[in-house]
Amino acid sequence: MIVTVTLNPSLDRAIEIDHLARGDVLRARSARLDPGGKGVNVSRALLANGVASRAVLPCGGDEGAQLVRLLAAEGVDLVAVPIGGQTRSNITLAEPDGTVTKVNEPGPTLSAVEFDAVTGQALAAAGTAGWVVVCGSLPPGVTPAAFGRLCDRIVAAGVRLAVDTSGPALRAAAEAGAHLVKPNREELSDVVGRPLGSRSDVIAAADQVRAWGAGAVLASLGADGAILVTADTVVSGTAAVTAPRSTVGAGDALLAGFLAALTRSEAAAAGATGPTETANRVSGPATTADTFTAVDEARAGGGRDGRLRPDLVAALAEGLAWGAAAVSLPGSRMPRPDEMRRGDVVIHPDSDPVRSLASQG
Ligand SMILES: O=P(O)(O)OC[C@@]1(O)O[C@H](CO)[C@@H](O)[C@@H]1O
Repeated sequence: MIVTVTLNPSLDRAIEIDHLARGDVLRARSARLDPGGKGVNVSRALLANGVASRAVLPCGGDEGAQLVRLLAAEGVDLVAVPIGGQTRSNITLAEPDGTVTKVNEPGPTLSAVEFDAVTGQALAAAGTAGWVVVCGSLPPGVTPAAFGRLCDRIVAAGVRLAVDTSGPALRAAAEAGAHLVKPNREELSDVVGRPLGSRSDVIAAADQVRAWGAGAVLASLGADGAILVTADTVVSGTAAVTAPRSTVGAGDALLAGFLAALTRSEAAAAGATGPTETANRVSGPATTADTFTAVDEARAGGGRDGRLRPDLVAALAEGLAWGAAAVSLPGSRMPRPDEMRRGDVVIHPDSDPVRSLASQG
């Protein structure tokens, strides 16, 4: 079971237009409404691929009720915490060449009582989880310090924590000892305070975030794929997308695919010894135990070579396949198994650190 927590979920309205012209009346080619928010998308992607997941999220107002209806219709296992404010709506404008313009509302203010209620539900759900995945922006009312305390409590509960957020909240998650953080290039650049023009820049930034306390960094790099940096491993890969439609949710699909594959390989390694959840329990933050199991063999080899960790290579490849499939789909629709093109994934176990990044963000 993978539990997701989305503090600022959304209704995602995706509108396909011919060309974004400021100040004009634009006629849409099509429109769709998806349940949204990064953790929500991770749960949706896992569900679409037969991986057990439970989504914890605050919901309020008519939009919140609609979000719950949409998620229930998809069959998402949901813990909706009622709040006084109104769940936000986010808008995506997608052009035929794959260019996406996104407008995200700030979201409703979460009171301290409401934040405590979400925290309580997250910790209750964490009791049966292999991972808790906390994703997305902080809603008004939740400070990075409060977010850090949520992360502390999840780590202290002995469950592995993955976080996809940005700015001071990302740093707080790392300092809490999150086992995995998944920034995109812009978020990683922002949190370390310098531009990232090459793979070595990304790896150095990831190591800085690891030095703050995170166990591993999975940096998503858009068209440049992704790089996974752990204590023992640096491995990167790409997945070609021939007809991009919407990048919205691609990072969420990447994270979901990565965790799904890791969970699967751990379950296989555990064999008949017991449920994955039991095998996944950890005794402390990422600073005291490496993020993932079975690192000793890699350590003995010295250096940081992705080939030494076939489980992580496989997880990165799976994440890249899910992320690329999401880019080929409209709006924030999450890919199904028949939509993955695993043959398009290329893994570079010996990451070429000085190679420049081709894409801008
Ligand atoms: O405003 P945040 O929380 O950073 O991001 C929210 C969001 O853009 O992220 C998802 C895609 O990753 C969308 O479903 C959603 O609209």
